[in-house]
Amino acid sequence: MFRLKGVKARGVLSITDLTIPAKRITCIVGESGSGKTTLLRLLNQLDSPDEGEIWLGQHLSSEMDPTQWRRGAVMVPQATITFKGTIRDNLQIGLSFAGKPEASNEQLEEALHLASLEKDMEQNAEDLSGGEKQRLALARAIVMNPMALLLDEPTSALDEDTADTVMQRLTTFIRENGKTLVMITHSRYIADTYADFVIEMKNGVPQGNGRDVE
Ligand SMILES: Nc1ncnc2c1ncn2[C@@H]1O[C@H](COP(=O)(O)OP(=O)(O)OP(=O)(O)O)[C@@H](O)[C@H]1O
Repeated sequence: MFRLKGVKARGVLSITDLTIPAKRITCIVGESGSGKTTLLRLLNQLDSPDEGEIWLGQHLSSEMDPTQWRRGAVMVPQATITFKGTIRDNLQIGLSFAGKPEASNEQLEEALHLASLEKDMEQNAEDLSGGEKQRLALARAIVMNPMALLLDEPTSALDEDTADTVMQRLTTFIRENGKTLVMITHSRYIADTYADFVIEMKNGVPQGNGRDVE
């Protein structure tokens, strides 16, 4: 899905050759400041590498329009954004920004279910709690229906049980629909339970170029 070769970025990241597999669940782990978010931002073309090349499938990042790239790989940052309006407005706005047609009620309900946010869609989104807003941002990304989801600590604001429900539903959806998930997590439990491939970052370097989980 993604390949990074000879990549250096921001004086922190140094990646010789890393392949992030398609249609699998990849967890990026490692201590604070080890370069996890920097790596995820490169995968979303939010940053460009100072050196080296990044591919999304057959496409080279330096040769592909970032907007087009981001239709294939949608990122949910750690500090999520909530827009003015209802939950429904917040779910549709990503599609609207991308110039795509609105999603059906059924699609919105499925996205809310996957994110474990069973709320009235007409409710004002700004009244949601921090953890609910985090799940709303995840549901908005699901509604976009990209090939790959890039999630920066998607369960950081959730209690353990809710985090587990979200991960169970999300990973089932990813596997059943042949999608790719790349997510940063500080939870060893989540990485051990859900990942097919783990990238452990240390001082900006992916240890052993990632490893398959048995
Ligand atoms: N825009 C930037 N310019 C320069 N240095 C940056 C920039 N953004 C991040 N860094 C530095 O790069 C290093 C890696 O940051 P990054 O956010 O990728 O770490 P992380 O592993 O995601 O950390 P955390 O788990 O705390 O979120 C840090 O030392 C950080 O200070």
